[in-house]
Amino acid sequence: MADKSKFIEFIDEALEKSKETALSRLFFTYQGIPYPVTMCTSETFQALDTFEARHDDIVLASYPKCGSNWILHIVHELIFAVSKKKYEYPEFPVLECGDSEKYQRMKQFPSPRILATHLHYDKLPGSIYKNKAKILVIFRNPKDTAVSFFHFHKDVPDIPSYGSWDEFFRQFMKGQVSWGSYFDFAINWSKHLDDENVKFILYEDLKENLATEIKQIAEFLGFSPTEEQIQTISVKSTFQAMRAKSQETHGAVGPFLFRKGEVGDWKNLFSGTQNQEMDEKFKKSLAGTSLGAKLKYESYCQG
Ligand SMILES: Nc1ncnc2c1ncn2[C@@H]1O[C@H](COP(=O)(O)OS(=O)(=O)O)[C@@H](OP(=O)(O)O)[C@H]1O
Repeated sequence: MADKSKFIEFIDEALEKSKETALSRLFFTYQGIPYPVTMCTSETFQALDTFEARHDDIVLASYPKCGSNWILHIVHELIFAVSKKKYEYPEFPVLECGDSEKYQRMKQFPSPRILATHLHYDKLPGSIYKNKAKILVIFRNPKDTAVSFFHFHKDVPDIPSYGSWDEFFRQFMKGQVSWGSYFDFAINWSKHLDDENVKFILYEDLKENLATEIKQIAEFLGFSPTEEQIQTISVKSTFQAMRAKSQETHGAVGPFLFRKGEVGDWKNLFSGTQNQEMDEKFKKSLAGTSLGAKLKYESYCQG
């Protein structure tokens, strides 16, 4: 990847802060949603309201652990393939993370700017919709998402762990984890998946057919890579390829972030009761919605 020093610098700083932060003090609440004090501040959220999006910004929206670093890498590779310019990371790419001055600095960045975010639809600055930036919304089945999230806390030495999987599961179901509830995030976005500048992407589809999905992402963004370029990007975007480079791209946290990259890992942790609880939650909140169908819950979360 491009010079990611800012990227790694930000992650390392957050890890340093995490060392001194107990789980009970990890979160602060802003407009009803918990965020980690190690990555977000209320000053930055206030400043975010003034952020002016551009028509050619590329927004990558996802709940944590649904594959945002994967899409970030793919979009970066597509930009490189079509423009021969390496995408630079002058700021940590998650829009809501960092100091409150970052939006001023971002005014100077060349287009296209890539803006990753875990914010719910209604928490993003209105200029993203007003100026019709292109938005890729990435989803992953909620059971694997929860398992990935649990492991991230458990495995990264400097991030506070939950006492047990059962404890994490309880908090996840209540939405008392970083960036709040998966289900609220999904319900919020579900009404906007057919909006003009929005493209829905499913983690499990990427796993199943990476080259086809990359091609569709390129089309949506208005890029025209060759077949050969698509194949090259596919090879560079497999889990194995990205994990092998993860220390270089993401620093010390890399190998923990690129942990397993599989579909169905939830079967190793979910108890029968937890399965039932999540199946019921899914049924109540998303079954019957178009997003509910798009997530292919029966294929990936049952049986
Ligand atoms: N190329 C590729 N193929 C398959 N899976 C991949 C890939 N890249 C990232 N991942 C998996 O995505 C999970 C991390 O998600 P995010 O990048 O969204 O994490 S974060 O919220 O930004 O911290 C995390 O999932 P788990 O392995 O299940 O923990 C990563 O391994």
